Amino acid sequence: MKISVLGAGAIGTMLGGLIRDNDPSCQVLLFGRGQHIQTIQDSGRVHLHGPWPTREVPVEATDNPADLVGSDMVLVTVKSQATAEAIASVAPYLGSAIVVSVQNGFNDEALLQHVAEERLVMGITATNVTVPEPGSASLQFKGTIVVGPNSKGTNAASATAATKTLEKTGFRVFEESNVEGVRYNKLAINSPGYAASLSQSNFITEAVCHKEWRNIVGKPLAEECLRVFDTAGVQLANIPKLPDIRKFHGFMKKLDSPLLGIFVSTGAKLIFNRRPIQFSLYQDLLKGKGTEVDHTLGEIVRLAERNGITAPYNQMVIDLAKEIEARGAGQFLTREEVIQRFRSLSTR
Ligand SMILES: NC(=O)C1=CN([C@@H]2O[C@H](COP(=O)(O)OP(=O)(O)OC[C@H]3O[C@@H](n4cnc5c(N)ncnc54)[C@H](OP(=O)(O)O)[C@@H]3O)[C@@H](O)[C@H]2O)C=CC1
Ligand SMILES: CC(C)(CO)C(=O)C(=O)O
Repeated sequence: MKISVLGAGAIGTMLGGLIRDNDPSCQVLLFGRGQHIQTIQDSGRVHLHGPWPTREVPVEATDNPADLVGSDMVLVTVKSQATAEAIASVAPYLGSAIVVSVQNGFNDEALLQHVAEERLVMGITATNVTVPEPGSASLQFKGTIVVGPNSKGTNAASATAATKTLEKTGFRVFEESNVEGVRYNKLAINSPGYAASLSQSNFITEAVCHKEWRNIVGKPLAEECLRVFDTAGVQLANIPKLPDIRKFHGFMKKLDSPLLGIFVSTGAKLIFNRRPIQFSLYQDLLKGKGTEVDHTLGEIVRLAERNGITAPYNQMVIDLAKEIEARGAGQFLTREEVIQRFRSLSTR
């Protein structure tokens, strides 16, 4: 079986590498660009770091779209804003491959331009991966993967095939009939996570466990997401093994109780300071790359507008991310500056 990865950066390299490591009968091709792909191509291997001794996995790597010929499955792991260009570049070589999006954001339309509905499967992953140096990927948080059929069920067989293949990563993979609800839920969980990234704050210990941040930034963001989804009639579905945005909001509220707050933040510091979650938005801002925020939280803002309401808190995260992008690599705000900017929303 030939599995290709379209856009092998953090997520794609980890998924492809793990599949090849756990099932050497799979031929894995990492399609990408830049120094990362060059390094893997030169050595013929990728280094996978995680809660295991470093794994050196033989994989193929290329920047030539024609090399995708003969793929049985293509995992799409470019950032959302790169989806249209990336899928167009490989479209002539896709044959009858099943194409599986493992992205944040709603890229269905861009992918459907080049992939038949029956062969396109949408999904998300709640793992967290970085590229610490070219040629390697590091698992920061072992989460789950969720895929599912479209609302008409026309791609049900492809969704099941995608589940079976992704299980080779060793991550827990769930097939969910309301995958759209999972995808919205994921955007909503990412919303406060992105806000924490604006000031390089550890999501749990320095943001969620910080009372002012939680009350001025975190809770209003979660409440706004829920309001937008309720107004738009979006039926949320859980990301298995992770709290959904409603539960997460409830958790933030509980932290306001003094005793529980101290207990939880002490425990959280022990766990999350060791291997912090590094949101993909944070990784891009750190490197001075354009972020995906227009395609992720922008979806929430547009969903609000289509339903006659606004989403100023999510819009604020977008605006601040763009400000940091414009300032240059790693020029983050302080947590107090972020809180200040969000405070201005409540006084408008
Ligand atoms: N990283 C994470 O922990 C998580 C990420 N996600 C989601 O997964 C998706 C992928 O994220 P992530 O892996 O972090 O992203 P990365 O930026 O690390 O990887 C994407 C890769 O695709 C390359 N690329 C972009 N356009 C093209 C193109 N036209 N042709 C070939 N290669 C291209 C990029 O190159 P270049 O750098 O040159 O642009 C980059 O190497 C996103 O939707 C993200 O939100 C979801 C959960 C967790
Ligand atoms: C929340 C997280 C880290 C996945 O678990 C993510 O989606 C991201 O980094 O964008």
